[in-house]
Amino acid sequence: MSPIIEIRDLQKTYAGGFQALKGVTLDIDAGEILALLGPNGAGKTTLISTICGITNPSRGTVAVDGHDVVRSYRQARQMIGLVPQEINLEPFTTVIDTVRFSRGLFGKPRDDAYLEKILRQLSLWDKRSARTMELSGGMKRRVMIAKALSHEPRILFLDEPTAGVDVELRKEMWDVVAELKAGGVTIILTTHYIEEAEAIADRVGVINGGELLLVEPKADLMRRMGQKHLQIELQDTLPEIPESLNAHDLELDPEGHILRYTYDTRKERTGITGLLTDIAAAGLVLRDIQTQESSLEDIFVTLVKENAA
Ligand SMILES: Nc1ncnc2c1ncn2[C@@H]1O[C@H](COP(=O)(O)OP(=O)(O)OP(=O)(O)O)[C@@H](O)[C@H]1O
Repeated sequence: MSPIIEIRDLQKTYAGGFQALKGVTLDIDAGEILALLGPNGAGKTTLISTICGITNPSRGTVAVDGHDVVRSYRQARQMIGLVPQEINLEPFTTVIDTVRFSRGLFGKPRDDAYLEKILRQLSLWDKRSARTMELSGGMKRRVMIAKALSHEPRILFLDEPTAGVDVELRKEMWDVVAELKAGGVTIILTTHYIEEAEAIADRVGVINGGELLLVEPKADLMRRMGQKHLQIELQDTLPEIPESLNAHDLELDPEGHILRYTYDTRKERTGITGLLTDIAAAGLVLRDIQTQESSLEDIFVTLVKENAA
């Protein structure tokens, strides 16, 4: 896949002197869902606003499908749909007029067949003649997405799409995002919720203090997350792992009295019982046993703490 967005050493210092972005470099591939995870004030909204050309960078560049977001603002912006954090809809305007108006703002000719397609995709077609004030919170959020898609962008930014919404609505949004991806849209979303990133992202970026601390495919993070370690402290030191224990995934520490066993918590069998039986059969005496696990949450907390130090 080729990158549709190329971000190079992006820095942003606000007028008051606060540096909200400290040199972010990132490629975003066409068709992927990237979740940007980070605590309050991390710089997520600043990053999105700068990519969308709403905020000017202090240093560095962003290119959207090859168009520089500052020098070729119109071409770059045309490719992007942005759903901001706050719902801002005209209460007395109907759903269909809301999206028609948004499309018009981008100078696109009227295309009711396209608008019907997106309203159907977002389960809003039946509500097209309702005034936005008559809609539920979930529907209003979907109208915000329809607005953002009205000019046929290839990239959609969702700034905290599920902040403060209940579990059911959150799942509904996740389904909407999955469907948009299936339709070929590249999606970048910001979130505070680790489980949201786990549920829908192809890649996860962790941002804190204006820096991108990590960007990794979610599958890799999940793999790390599903792994647990069993640390077995032995009474006596061992020169090497006994042959009778070769069937187990074991490591011996250099001092020879801690065996480390790695297993996958998502598998039906952890293999621990068999391991302990074999250890006893090998005549080894245990002093202590501990388990350690690394979750996305742990990785996140550690990274954020290290960054704050
Ligand atoms: N216009 C501005 N002028 C000065 N400082 C700003 C401005 N906008 C944002 N900031 C500061 O930049 C930092 C990053 O803000 P930003 O909104 O990008 O964070 P965020 O990760 O989106 O946070 P949240 O999750 O709370 O929305 C914050 O410390 C914020 O106070």
